[in-house]
Formats: sequence, structure tokens, C-alpha cells
Amino acid sequence: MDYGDRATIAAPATVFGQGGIGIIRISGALALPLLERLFHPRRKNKKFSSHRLYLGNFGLSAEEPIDEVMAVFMRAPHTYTREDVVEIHCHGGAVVGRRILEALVEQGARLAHPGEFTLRAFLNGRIDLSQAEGVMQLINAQSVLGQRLAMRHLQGALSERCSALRETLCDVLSVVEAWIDFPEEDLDPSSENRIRSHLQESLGQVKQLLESFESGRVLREGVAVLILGRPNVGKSSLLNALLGSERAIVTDLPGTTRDTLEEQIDLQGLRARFIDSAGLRDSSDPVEQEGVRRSRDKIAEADLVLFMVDGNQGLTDEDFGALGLCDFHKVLLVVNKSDLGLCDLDSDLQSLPRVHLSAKTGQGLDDLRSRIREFFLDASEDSCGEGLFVTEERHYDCLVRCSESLHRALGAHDDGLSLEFVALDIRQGLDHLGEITGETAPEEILQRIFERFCIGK
Ligand SMILES: Nc1nc2c(c(=O)[nH]1)N(C=O)[C@@H](CNc1ccc(C(=O)N[C@@H](CCC(=O)O)C(=O)O)cc1)CN2
Ligand SMILES: Nc1nc2c(ncn2[C@@H]2O[C@H](COP(=O)(O)OP(=O)(O)OP(=O)(O)O)[C@@H](O)[C@H]2O)c(=O)[nH]1
Ligand SMILES: [Mg+2]
Repeated sequence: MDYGDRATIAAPATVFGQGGIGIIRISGALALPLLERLFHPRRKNKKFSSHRLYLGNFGLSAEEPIDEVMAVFMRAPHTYTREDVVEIHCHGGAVVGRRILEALVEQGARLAHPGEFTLRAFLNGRIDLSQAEGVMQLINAQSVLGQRLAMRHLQGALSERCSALRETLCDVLSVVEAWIDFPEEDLDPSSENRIRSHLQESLGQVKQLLESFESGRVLREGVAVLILGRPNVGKSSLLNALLGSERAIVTDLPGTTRDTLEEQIDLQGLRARFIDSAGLRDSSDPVEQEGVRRSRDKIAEADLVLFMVDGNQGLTDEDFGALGLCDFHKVLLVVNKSDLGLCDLDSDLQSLPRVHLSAKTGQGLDDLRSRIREFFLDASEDSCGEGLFVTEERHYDCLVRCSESLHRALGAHDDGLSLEFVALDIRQGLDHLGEITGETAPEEILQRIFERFCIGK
């Protein structure tokens, strides 16, 4: 990529295909001269005012224009790139936009590389690196939640958190460095404590961000929810009720479901893959045995197990046997058949979160849906204050390295090593943080990030 290249760049900002309107964006010093050369306004005005839309024809010659367009000139620095920007709003379709771009290139613009507009916004200081990545996440978002997380990054939530962390660390560093500079003045205990407590506090904040990566993954990639329980409790009925269709076979015979069966369901933006499974019990039927084996295999894969029991019948040894296979931290007890009346459940299960419902009448289903959402969203929210999530692998790596440096700093301090070492480790920690926002990101990292953008962004 041509970093620091001052060329005027142009690219389609929309997909050139079927569609009413296509937008071509131009950024750089030639943006206005190109507009004056190629745009023929309907009303002969003397000058383009910034941020105003004009109607006219576009083309090398006024006599045979390429298209009737609307155009806007935006004067630096109040633009997306902080350079002069022009947008041509032409008709959609395969030909017009391409010809307009050709005309622009012929007159001195060059085609923009993928992500180059946003790269310039970053290089010119309008946004930082994590905000630029937010732009890309927004474009790539596959769910409403993904979109919301991306929007927070775009608005600078991660940048703010990083700069708060940097401030704390700079503060400690200044104490440490002051002491390095004036070693004859003994480090008083209060400064000593300050170094320690600030380092620990920073480490805690980094750890919180690291934990949010895991919960963020759940939100980005969706979750696997396994419906588990002994035969005939109503697992397949629940899947059908959630789907609103008779997807799985339901009969009153225990052992109806023989294989696992999966369906995607959107829970208000949380993408959940529900897995119906064969009822767990000892069986001599080889087909059923295989089904039970598959159900067990799914337990490890599941992010949440809906452990279903028949609330009308109460618990059996089979229920306890099946429950014993699960990690209680990810179990939600589903007490089904509430329409038949519920008996008291064993007090051993008191500690498990539970939902009462009837897969038959649909009563309690809404409650189940919101409990599933809460299970994932609360856990995430807890691990990260105002719902800030680390979603990029790259940010996660920077934070891991930052955390390692801070651990080393703390260790060096505790071991009474020279404060030079402590200072060195803190500075490294700061550098790793700076990589997230781009203050200390080397060029090859920038290149790798912006390569992944689409053309015109
Ligand atoms: N037509 C059009 N629509 C678009 C964009 C665009 O470039 N063109 N965007 C582009 O991706 C997004 C909007 N994002 C933008 C973000 C900042 C600025 C901008 O000019 N910021 C300046 C000036 C702010 C102001 O007017 O006060 C700044 O922050 O300094 C423009 C668009 C989505 N929609
Ligand atoms: N009254 C009542 N009956 C239900 C309810 N849910 C399921 N049933 C009935 O219970 C029986 C078993 O339902 P299934 O959904 O096949 O149960 P399952 O857990 O998938 O059973 P297996 O596939 O054999 O493990 C069927 O006759 C259902 O109609 C409910 O909420 N209320
Ligand atoms: Mg079934």
C-alpha cells in the first residue's frame, strides 16, 4: 500500500449492480478540481459551497454526459478522511459508475486500495485504529448484536478504555522514573504502595477486557443450546415449539428421537443453535444406544444445556444419571408439562436456575427465551462493565502481551529488583496497549488490517 502517498483516490462507495443509486467517493487535493472539470451543474453557480448537494450532468464533455448525477463537495478537514472529499451520486447499474470512475482516473485520480479512505481517516487522526476496525466490523456484522458491538467500537468505547488504562500506567511510570532519577531520596512507603496498587488495578482492568473476549465470541459466533433429558420429557416438543413448526417427530413413546437434530433460532439478535437429542437412558437397542452416545457427545460442545424434566412426574434415577453428566455452571433446568400440574422437585436441585413451561401450550416459552438471552448477556455484561467487548483477535493478543508485561513489572517490584526493570516492563505494557489504538502499531500491522477492508471503505 502507498502510505503517505498524497494521491487523490477514487472508488465506488456502493456496489455497482442493480440498485437505484450508486455513489463514487473521491478524496484528496484533486477532488474539487476534478469536480469542476467533470461536473456540469444545472444552475450555473460560481462556486461549490461545502456540504451542499448539486444537481447536474457528469462527463468529459457537457454535450454527451455519462449520467445525470448529484454531487457534493466537502472541504477538509470536516470530512471522512480529513481531506477534501467529493461524492458523485449517480444512477445504479453496471455501466454508469464504472465509466465515471474511468473518467476520474483519466483526469488524475487513482483507484483507492481496499480500506484506503478509512486508512486516511486514521492516518490523519480523525479516528484511531480500533475505531477503524469498528467500521469493518460494522460492515461485516451478521447479527444485531454484532452490529451493536461494532458500533460501540466505532464510537471509540475501546479507545477510551485503553486511554484510561494508559493514564494509570503513565502515572505509575512517572513515580517509578522519579525514583530512578533521585535514588538518594528513599522511596517512601506511600509511593511504594501506589506503584503496587496501580499496577494491580491496571492488571485487573486488562483481565476484565480479556474475559470479555470469550463472551464476545459467544455473541459474534452464536451459541449452541443442547436440549437434554431422559426419554419422553418433551425435548422434541420444545424444539418444535421454539421453531413454531413440527420439525422433530414427537410421540408418546419413550425413545422417539434417535439422532441429534439441530436448528438455528434467532433470539432477538442472539444466534442460538438448538440441538434436540435422544433421551438419555440405558437401552439394549443398538440404534438407541448410538443416539444416546451422540447426545452425550454434544454435552461438551454446548454453551448451555437445557436440562429438561417432566414436572408432572417428578424426578427419576434416570434424570439424576443424566444430570450427572453436565457441568452445572451451564445448566438451565427446564421443568416441562406445567399444564398437567407440577409436583415438588427434589431439593437437591434447588440451586439450579429453572424455568417452568409447557411445550404443549406454549406457556413459559417467552420466559425461557429471555432466560437464555440473560444467561449469555448477563455473563458478558458482568465481565465487562458498560458492555464493552473485545471482539478482535488482534486486540486480544495485544492485551495478553500487556498483561504479561504488567505481571513482570509487578514481579520485579515485589522481588526488589532495580526499578529500571519495573519501568522497562511498564513501558512495554504501554506499547502493547498503544498497538490497539494504533499509536505504536508498525506499518505491517496497519497493512494487514486495512487489506481486509472492502473496496471503497
Ligand atoms: N454519503 C455518505 N454516506 C455515508 C458515509 C459517507 O462517507 N458518505 N460514511 C462514511 O463511511 C458513513 C458516515 N460516516 C461519516 C463519518 C464522519 C464523517 C465526517 O465528515 N466527519 C467529519 C465532519 C463532521 C461534521 O460534519 O461536523 C469529522 O468528524 O471531522 C462523514 C461520514 C456512512 N454514510
Ligand atoms: N401435557 C403435555 N404433554 C407434553 C408436553 N411436552 C411434551 N408432551 C408430550 O410428551 C410426549 C413426549 O414428547 P417428546 O417431545 O417426543 O419427548 P422427548 O423428550 O423428545 O422424547 P424422546 O425423543 O423419546 O427422548 C408426547 O406425547 C408429547 O405430546 C407438555 O408440555 N405437556
Ligand atoms: Mg424427542
